[in-house]
Amino acid sequence: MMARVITLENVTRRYGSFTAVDRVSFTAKPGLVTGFLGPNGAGKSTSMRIMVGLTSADEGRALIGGHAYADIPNPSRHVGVLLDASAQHAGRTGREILRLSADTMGVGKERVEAMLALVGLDGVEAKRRVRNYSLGMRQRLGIANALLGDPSVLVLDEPVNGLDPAGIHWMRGLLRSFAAGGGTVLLSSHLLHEVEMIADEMVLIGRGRIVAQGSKAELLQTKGTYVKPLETGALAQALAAAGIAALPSGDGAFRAEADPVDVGRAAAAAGVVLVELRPAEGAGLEEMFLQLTADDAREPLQTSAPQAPTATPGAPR
Ligand SMILES: Nc1ncnc2c1ncn2[C@@H]1O[C@H](COP(=O)(O)OP(=O)(O)OP(=O)(O)O)[C@@H](O)[C@H]1O
Repeated sequence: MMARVITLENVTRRYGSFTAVDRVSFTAKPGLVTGFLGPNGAGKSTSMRIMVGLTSADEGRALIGGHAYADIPNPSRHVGVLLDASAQHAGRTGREILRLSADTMGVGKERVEAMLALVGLDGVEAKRRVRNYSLGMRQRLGIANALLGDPSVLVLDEPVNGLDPAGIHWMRGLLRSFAAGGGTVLLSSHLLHEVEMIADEMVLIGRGRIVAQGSKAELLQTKGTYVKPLETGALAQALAAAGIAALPSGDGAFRAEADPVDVGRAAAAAGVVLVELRPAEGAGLEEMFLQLTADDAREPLQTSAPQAPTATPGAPR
């Protein structure tokens, strides 16, 4: 039985002068659901395509169970892949698509029926052409296809896209039980709360770079300070002068990377009046993510923006 860890080591992919994936390293371990989170265009799909050998890396390598995907014999029996749920053959029915896959993998017809039932596409849906499926139904079919070969690893690009809340809940149960059975799950999303609901571990990517990784608990916990001044600019200066990193937290407030005492001292030293000062609540991940998203919405020429945090709490190295 092959070990089931997904490992990326310094994976880099360029398109011309643009670096879509920049020295990305992380692991996704058996028994856990790992969420690969980042705004649109962050490099999630490119990284996942590299993992399953559909795109080549310019540098670094991606291994599954210690092997490059391309070197795994009959890979669908080990690694279930869902990359683009809309790419399935529109003119065929759900059942036909799975039967074709099953033939390629050497899997029996019973498994097709079992997977259709598992994803709730048995009955009339199995006989409908995929062009008439909703996005949620395509995702379910894509999951059925990924599970068809009874793999021990799942690589799923935006599997929750298009699912309604009940669908997300269902997906969560499915992926959690897969992981509980010792499987490895890596799923990408650009929606923080969806990943938060499903994943145990999170890897945050922005502009091709990993900006944070760790367990959900580690990433959600913040050790910083929420501080709201009377005058935003004055506090920003006071914190900068004291060498305390801070991110805007909306409404003129900041989340500062220091204890409340030190933030209070820095403000007092500069004569800045505070209207609120308290330990930050578990919004660190959310702020990091908003920051990433905001960075991407920004004009590339603007350089005075605060940098996205590069902390990697709980990172293995
Ligand atoms: N074949 C390609 N040629 C040129 N640029 C590409 C190619 N594939 C991806 N890119 C660029 O690489 C960057 C990362 O794209 P990627 O699809 O990996 O992001 P993503 O995180 O999956 O985003 P989304 O959430 O929108 O799917 C984007 O800027 C994209 O335009």
